Amino acid sequence: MELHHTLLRLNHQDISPLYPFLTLLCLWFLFFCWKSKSDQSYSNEAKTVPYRNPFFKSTIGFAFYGPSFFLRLKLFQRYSGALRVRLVTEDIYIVHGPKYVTEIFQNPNLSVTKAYAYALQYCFGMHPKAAAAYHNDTSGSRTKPIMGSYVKPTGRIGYSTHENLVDCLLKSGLEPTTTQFETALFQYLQLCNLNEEWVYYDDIAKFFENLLGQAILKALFGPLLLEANEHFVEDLFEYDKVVMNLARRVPWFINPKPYRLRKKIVESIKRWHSAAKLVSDSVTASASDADSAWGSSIMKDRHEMLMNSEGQDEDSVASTDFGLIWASVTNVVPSTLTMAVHTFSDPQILLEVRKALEEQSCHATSLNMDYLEKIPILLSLYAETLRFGVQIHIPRDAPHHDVQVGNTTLPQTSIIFLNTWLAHSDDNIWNTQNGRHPLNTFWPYRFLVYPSDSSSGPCKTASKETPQMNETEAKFSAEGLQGSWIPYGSGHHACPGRLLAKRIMLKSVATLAMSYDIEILSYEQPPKFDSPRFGFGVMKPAKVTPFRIRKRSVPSTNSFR
Ligand code: HEM
Repeated sequence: MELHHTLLRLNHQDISPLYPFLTLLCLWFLFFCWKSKSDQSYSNEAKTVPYRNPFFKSTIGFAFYGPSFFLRLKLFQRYSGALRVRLVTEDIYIVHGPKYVTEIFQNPNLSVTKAYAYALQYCFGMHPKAAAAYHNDTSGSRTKPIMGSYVKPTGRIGYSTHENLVDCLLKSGLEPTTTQFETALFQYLQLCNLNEEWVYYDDIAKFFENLLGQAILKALFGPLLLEANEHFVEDLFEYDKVVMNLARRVPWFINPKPYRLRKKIVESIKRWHSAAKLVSDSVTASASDADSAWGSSIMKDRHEMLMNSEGQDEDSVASTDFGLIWASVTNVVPSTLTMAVHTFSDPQILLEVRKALEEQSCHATSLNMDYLEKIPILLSLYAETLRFGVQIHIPRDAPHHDVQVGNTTLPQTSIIFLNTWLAHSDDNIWNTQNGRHPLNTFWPYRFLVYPSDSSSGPCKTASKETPQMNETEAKFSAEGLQGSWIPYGSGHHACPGRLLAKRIMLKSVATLAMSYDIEILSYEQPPKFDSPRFGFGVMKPAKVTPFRIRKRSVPSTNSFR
């Protein structure tokens, strides 16, 4: 009995210092149980993606392991609708399924300005004071402000920049930019000094980045940007490799490289602005010289408009242009590369493309889009390239209204993401011909409908048109893919560069196929592709891929240059 009391006393003394800790642990446990319960409380709240770590929640998976996190999401009750993903800083909602994705794209109460504010600040180095102009603009980018917003007309920076981009890239700027791109592409190809002897290169990605990167930047922003900054293209693609660290907000003292590159590029853009201003302000400069110093009159207007916008200055306008420059190059270049690699690594496809190009272009003097758009295999390669490779989180925010997604309600101020990979790999929608062409592989014929083959076409459920008599040839089709093929987003905020991107991809691959031979010198044909920037861009070859190139020895009579 004595011994028992001694033991009790001893135990009591031993653990007494732990009391406060144990009490805290119990309280924390009770709070956690209550929180988890409240996460799933009402039936019209979106389900929460389960997580184990109560502090980080889903942050690590979402931000650092995108491909596996989204694969898990896809398997999570094979959902269609909205899921809540809890992050350290905020909750976000991922909306999936063609019906709901289409509804989000068409919802006039949603905006993208908040997402751009984050991107401008964290990725493109805009000072928080200037980024506040974007954060505060809750009026959306349509002519009519979102109902419930009371932003002064001068504060509508989202609307002004959107209108300018539409003019520059989709309306009056499209034709001249396309012509400038074509001219620059041929100039840079000439500079490669290619002839009928094979020339060997170490890295096909670098070759495309230099060739197309320069051609696109010159076409859009004029020659001064590159002239004032010798290594601009190299820096831009180097930055692109590390941009995810900025988006993840990894502090500079842990990883200084992205911050260093960001600063360098902003300085380069400011140098271009100064050089362009010098030309514009010069009394002897003609109007066309002034325009070409900026790339075009619309780019020049853009600069003036941004400089006169609330809270903006030379630094912040350089960051805004950095965003546009990055968007204009870093998706379309690797996409063109993906399309070219899949064309050149399959002899049958290359033969079909060349034959079709020769047939279509027999009366053409240049790469006319009307001709290229009539070539089903080229269009199918283009569409499959974007289905296969584009892995972007398309953002929306709901500044003034709740958003209904099926029977769930996303509360006002929610941040919503639509993920292109989820849409492009939905096996309820896409045709895989009973698994023979899985969605993680590139199938060049996926978008072709053959009248004699009822199992052809991109979509499982699309009603196949009854073939016309004597109709034997394949047709390109994207029927039934609304909300499922979304590489450029859709609706009012859809990528304003989409028409230019299509022209760049079709014209570049057609030019190479007509006038050059390319051999990919990798063990795997085609090489493997990887997702280094899941959520932020497109797939790239997983490894450095050597190749060789030469002018075609018997140039076709229709070879373009
Ligand atoms: C394969 C190439 C490309 C892909 C996959 C792509 C994809 C996208 C996507 C998904 C968005 C968001 C759309 C939305 O919110 O609904 C976007 C926005 C944007 N893209 Fe592209 N893009 C490409 C090429 C280009 C090019 C060539 C340019 C410029 C010349 C460009 C300029 C932009 C700009 C400026 C925005 C933001 C638009 C805004 O402020 O509202 N993109 N792009």
